[in-house]
Amino acid sequence: MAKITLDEIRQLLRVVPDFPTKGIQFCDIFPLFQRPDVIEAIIDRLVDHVRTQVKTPVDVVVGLDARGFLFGPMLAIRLGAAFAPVRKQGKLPGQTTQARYSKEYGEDVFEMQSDAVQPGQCVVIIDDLIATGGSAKAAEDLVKQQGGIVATYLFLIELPELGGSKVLNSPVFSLLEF
Ligand SMILES: O=P(O)(O)OC[C@H]1O[C@H](OP(=O)(O)OP(=O)(O)O)[C@H](O)[C@@H]1O
Ligand SMILES: Nc1ncnc2[nH]cnc12
Repeated sequence: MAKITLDEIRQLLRVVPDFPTKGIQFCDIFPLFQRPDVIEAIIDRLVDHVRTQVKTPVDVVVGLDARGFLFGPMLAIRLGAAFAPVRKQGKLPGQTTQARYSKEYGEDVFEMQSDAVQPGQCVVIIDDLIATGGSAKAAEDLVKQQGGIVATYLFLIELPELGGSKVLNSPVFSLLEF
């Protein structure tokens, strides 16, 4: 069967004006999930990227609340790595580390369980989309507070005009620019 192209993936995305607040052009990824073959192709491409570009075995895939949870565990299974969630404040039991951040449409606090990443572990951070980079940078801060090393960031979509990848301190791989 022919490989699903990036253009085919892009054409399935849906732009919703003024969501969740006025002036935001919201990029809706859920139409992709009506196509299991497309999701599989996305995961294949992310796995290929990690296998070719990350030279040390990945210990932990860290996914960001909430849409990073849709891709993170699938990627972790394929890489033979653990999965750890970064969640919005108040959702994770036990001891957590925290980081406050701003994103394209607001402010929030992220948390990660304190034992989710061990010192020296190789970490991949994944999310559906990078806009300003505020969310991803907060996740990087949490991983670093626990002594982890961010090998790469993975995003399905990048909004390049918001400059998000410039605020991050490890290589960024985005499947699509939008
Ligand atoms: O680069 P930034 O400006 O930080 O924006 C990107 C973040 O915004 C969205 O999440 P959102 O906080 O809306 O949460 P959700 O996944 O629960 O909808 C998106 O899934 C990223 O996590
Ligand atoms: N424009 C956008 N569309 C979807 N998710 C987002 N997260 C931050 N900005 C976004």
